[in-house]
Amino acid sequence: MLTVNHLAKSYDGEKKSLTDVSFSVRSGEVTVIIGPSGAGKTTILRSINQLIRDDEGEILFDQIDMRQLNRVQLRRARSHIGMIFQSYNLIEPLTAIENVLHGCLGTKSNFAGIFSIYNNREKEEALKLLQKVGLEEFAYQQCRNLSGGQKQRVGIARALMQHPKIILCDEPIASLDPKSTITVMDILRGLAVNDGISVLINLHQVDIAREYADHVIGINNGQVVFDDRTQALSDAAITGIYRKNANLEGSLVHES
Ligand SMILES: Nc1ncnc2c1ncn2[C@@H]1O[C@H](COP(=O)(O)OP(=O)(O)OP(=O)(O)O)[C@@H](O)[C@H]1O
Repeated sequence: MLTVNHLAKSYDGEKKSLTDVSFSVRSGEVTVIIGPSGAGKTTILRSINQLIRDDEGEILFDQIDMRQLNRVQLRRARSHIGMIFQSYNLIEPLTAIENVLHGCLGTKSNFAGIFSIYNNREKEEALKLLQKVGLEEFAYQQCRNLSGGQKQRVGIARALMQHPKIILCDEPIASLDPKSTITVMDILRGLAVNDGISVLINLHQVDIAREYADHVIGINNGQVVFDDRTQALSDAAITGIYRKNANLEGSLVHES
């Protein structure tokens, strides 16, 4: 459902942040990207929905190359791609349900969007999604009064409001305590297993990747150095992914 081919990116025109990155994400699976700080994980994720424009390569989302789309086509394609951020990216003074409703802005006219005009069906759906993530009783609370874990669950409900085919999660648990981490990861895994949504997650926590991923991509220094099912993520493979200049010393890429 998502295939990245030969993706390359340089922010300054000199140093390459990504060099020839290729991998695929399967439908209804949790795919986790791990790798050292600065390896290029966020750059990959933000390239997929073209929040940053990459220099070379192909990003095939349902067979359509995201890099070739015009502004209108890109907006339409993005409406099927949910995004979850480490810092939640909620509008803190608004209520949980108002934030969730913002998930369907991509499908609205500019007028309806600017004036936040939502119909009853959308409001009912937003409430159902808050129920799905266990937050119905917080629907009318301002997000600034919610805990980090609760905020992230609002972020997930907002992404679901888009009816996404894939959800991209950039370090979704980096700011959370262990209990909230489990809650959020269980929800994300449930979306893949029960709802058939593909979930692509950047993570620093290898133990969580091992527990929740179906497939793992290891990135080091802008290159894919591991690409295999989670069962193949041995201690040696992890050491390889995190070693300095792994890609210069020999790749550990396993194509399954
Ligand atoms: N806006 C930017 N301008 C210039 N260089 C950037 C920019 N964003 C990222 N980089 C560089 O690109 C490389 C990859 O960064 P990226 O944030 O994608 O890595 P990461 O694996 O997500 O790191 P972390 O795990 O610390 O979030 C790094 O060398 C980083 O310094």
